[in-house]
Amino acid sequence: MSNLFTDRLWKRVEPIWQSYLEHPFVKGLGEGSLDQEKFKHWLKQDYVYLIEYSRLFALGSAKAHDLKTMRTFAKLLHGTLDMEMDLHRQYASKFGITAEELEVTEAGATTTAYTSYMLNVSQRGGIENVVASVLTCAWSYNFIGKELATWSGALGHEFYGHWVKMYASDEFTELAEDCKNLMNEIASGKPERDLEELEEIVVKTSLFEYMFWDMAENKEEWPIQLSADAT
Ligand SMILES: Cc1ncc(CN)c(N)n1
Repeated sequence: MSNLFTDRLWKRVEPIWQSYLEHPFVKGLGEGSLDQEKFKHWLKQDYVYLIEYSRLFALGSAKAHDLKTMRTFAKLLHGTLDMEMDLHRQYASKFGITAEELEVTEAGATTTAYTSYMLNVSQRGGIENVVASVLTCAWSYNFIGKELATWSGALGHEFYGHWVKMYASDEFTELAEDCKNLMNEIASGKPERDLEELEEIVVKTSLFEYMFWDMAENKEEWPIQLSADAT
């Protein structure tokens, strides 16, 4: 029997992650039927989500105890800013949105809650909290990408195929594996009480992921819109 911490985590989060595949937004991506306005909403919110998420890698590097771990966080930071977010910039250009416009998107309620949660637990804990916070993001999108890649027509879809290809790619899989390996290394030898706390972070971020899909599906906005001169 494997005693990898990520196998234990998988047992806990699998039902939540399976529900992503039933979510109308994710199903629409895989079936190619997703409303492009909903996708545009996801794209803009995800861009600012990824900017905050990238800060976690910088924080992980600052909290690391050795150069090998610092390098892994630097690789994850580069992979997010320059590989994953390139996908967003390419899609944005199809919508006539520039990278500068993407960058100044106002984070919505779910984006703010999710990134604030990760930054908060990471700042108040050690490197293990940073790794537990970033894990779901990389691993669950890789899980979704690989699953959707098996759906008929998903990889070849003229608009969403690029999304599926990127999240199922060897490059993105390597980033997800880096996060899983870090988690297993850090969890090894930790007492049960600490492992339960890390598990809790992974479950919470998995629930936030579901909320993020909902946010995009519903094109969530703040409940009251303030005009620039009213603030
Ligand atoms: C909300 C969210 N979660 C995960 C990922 C994959 N890095 C993402 N782009 N956005």
